[in-house]
Amino acid sequence: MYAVLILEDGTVIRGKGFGAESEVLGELVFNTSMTGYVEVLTDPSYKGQIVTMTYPLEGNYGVEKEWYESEAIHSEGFVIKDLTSNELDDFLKEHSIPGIYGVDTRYITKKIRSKGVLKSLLKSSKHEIKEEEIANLVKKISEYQDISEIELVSKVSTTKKIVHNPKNENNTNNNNKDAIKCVLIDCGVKSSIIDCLTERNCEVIQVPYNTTAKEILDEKPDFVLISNGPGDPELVTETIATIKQLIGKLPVTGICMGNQLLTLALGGKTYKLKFGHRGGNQPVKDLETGKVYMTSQNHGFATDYESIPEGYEIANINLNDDTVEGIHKLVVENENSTKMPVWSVQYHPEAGPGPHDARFLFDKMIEMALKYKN
Ligand SMILES: NC(=O)CC[C@H](N)C(=O)O
Repeated sequence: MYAVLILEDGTVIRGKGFGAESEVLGELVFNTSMTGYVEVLTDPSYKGQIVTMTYPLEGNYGVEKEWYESEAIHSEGFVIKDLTSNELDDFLKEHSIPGIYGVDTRYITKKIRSKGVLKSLLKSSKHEIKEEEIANLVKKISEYQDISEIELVSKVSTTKKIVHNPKNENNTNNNNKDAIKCVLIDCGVKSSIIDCLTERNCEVIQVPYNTTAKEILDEKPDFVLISNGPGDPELVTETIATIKQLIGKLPVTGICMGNQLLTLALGGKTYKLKFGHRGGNQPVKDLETGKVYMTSQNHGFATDYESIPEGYEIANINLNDDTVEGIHKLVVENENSTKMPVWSVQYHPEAGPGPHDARFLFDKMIEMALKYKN
């Protein structure tokens, strides 16, 4: 199959097509993970984006359902150097996603690093894509909206409540009877986040992104976790309004988009990074302990350092560029003078894919919920 990748700046890159025969638009981003193409493709946070991998061989170890981070591929298209298995080709076909291979992904990555993320078009076709057609495709890119103008969370969040029962095998410090209950606000959650909680004997009530604070409190959870999700956090106004009402009433935590939504709910600001952090080797420093973790990341927006609300602290920073990787306030007083913590991280403690260095954060969440239970 033929394929072409066209960038916003007019660069035309021809290669071979795989996956579905299709034409897609999206924000072109790069991911530096050496493994994990299945997890990356099925991570709902990649909705609206075409992903290129810096690692040159993709498909080496096939495709297994147990690695899926959700039911579907959410990335709009896939750009790789070498395609090394039919399974990856079939996987993209099955989900109607186009791919291009045989292209210089190092060149593409350097371009994104110098120019920032770029709107792009990926077209795969059984027929040769003629020179005359290119101008028309470039025009489609210029007419396509910026990711900050596209509301994506409603497209990937659950539309109904889902209950995930705790699993007992790794039961640590409480029994099934009084398992910790978490309401998970689903902005496009990865399944490994749910697994990290249920494996720790936590009951997870997954609710749509636009669930009201009252509906959440009626579930009588021990804590709330706001999930990861695609696009610009400023567009997720309903969730921001809900979070504002939850702070101080129970412990509130967040991961990635959850960190950004918490920042906005607290009156802070977020901004778009030039080319984002996507990969499995992002060094993060915990400012409380001085420890450094290798983390898994996938984000294009970040908390503005200067805008951290009064009383809140930066909990983590990224050692590559000093950006904020987490905020916290360990006690927030509510009207009954009960003190409830708020904390969130910009990185992905669940990994999926990536190093498990920060998985202990889920233990910390459960410990915190136990401490504040009742
Ligand atoms: N993984 C996420 O939750 C990503 C959050 C947000 N969409 C960003 O790109 O920054």
